[in-house]
Amino acid sequence: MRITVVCVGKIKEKYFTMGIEEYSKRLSRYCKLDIIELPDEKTPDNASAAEELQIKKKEGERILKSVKDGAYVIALAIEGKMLTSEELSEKIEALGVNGDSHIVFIIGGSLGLDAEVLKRADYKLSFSKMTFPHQMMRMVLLEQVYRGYRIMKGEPYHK
Ligand SMILES: C[S@@+](CC[C@H](N)C(=O)[O-])C[C@H]1O[C@@H](n2cnc3c(N)ncnc32)[C@H](O)[C@@H]1O
Repeated sequence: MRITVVCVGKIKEKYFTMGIEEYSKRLSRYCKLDIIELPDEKTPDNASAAEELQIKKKEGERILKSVKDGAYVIALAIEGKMLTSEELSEKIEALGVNGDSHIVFIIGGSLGLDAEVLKRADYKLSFSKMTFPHQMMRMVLLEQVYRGYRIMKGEPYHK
């Protein structure tokens, strides 16, 4: 199975880089993982609502360009559906029934995801009603996908 994580904005903190690298390495045993990091748009401190929409639109266009036709798209969105780790594991397993399946997870930038990206998404996944920074979200997502594979394979993993 191919898993692609499309994300907006760089990882600036070394501790996130280390966590992302560690879970990417662990995940490479189970799937072909690619991380596509797209540039974010500068947001002026006093940006108006219209300017913010424009920024999200530009970032959204970049995101959609990097999503291949036929991929199953899971957008990370606060207002999406919450799953247990076991349920996410089952979802990944079910999507993997076709050997060459491709899941694309999308993480937005600091302003979130454009409506067109949410429209393209096959599923909107929430990690809680709280807002997490995009850098942290990337690491948490990779950990949960890794956990999902461990659950699927019946392999031990600390609770
Ligand atoms: C800093 S957040 C954006 C916050 C923005 N105000 C919003 O409502 O989306 C950056 C990205 O991280 C992801 N994210 C943050 N918290 C999340 C959560 N609780 N569940 C799912 N995704 C989350 C989303 O993809 C979001 O676009």
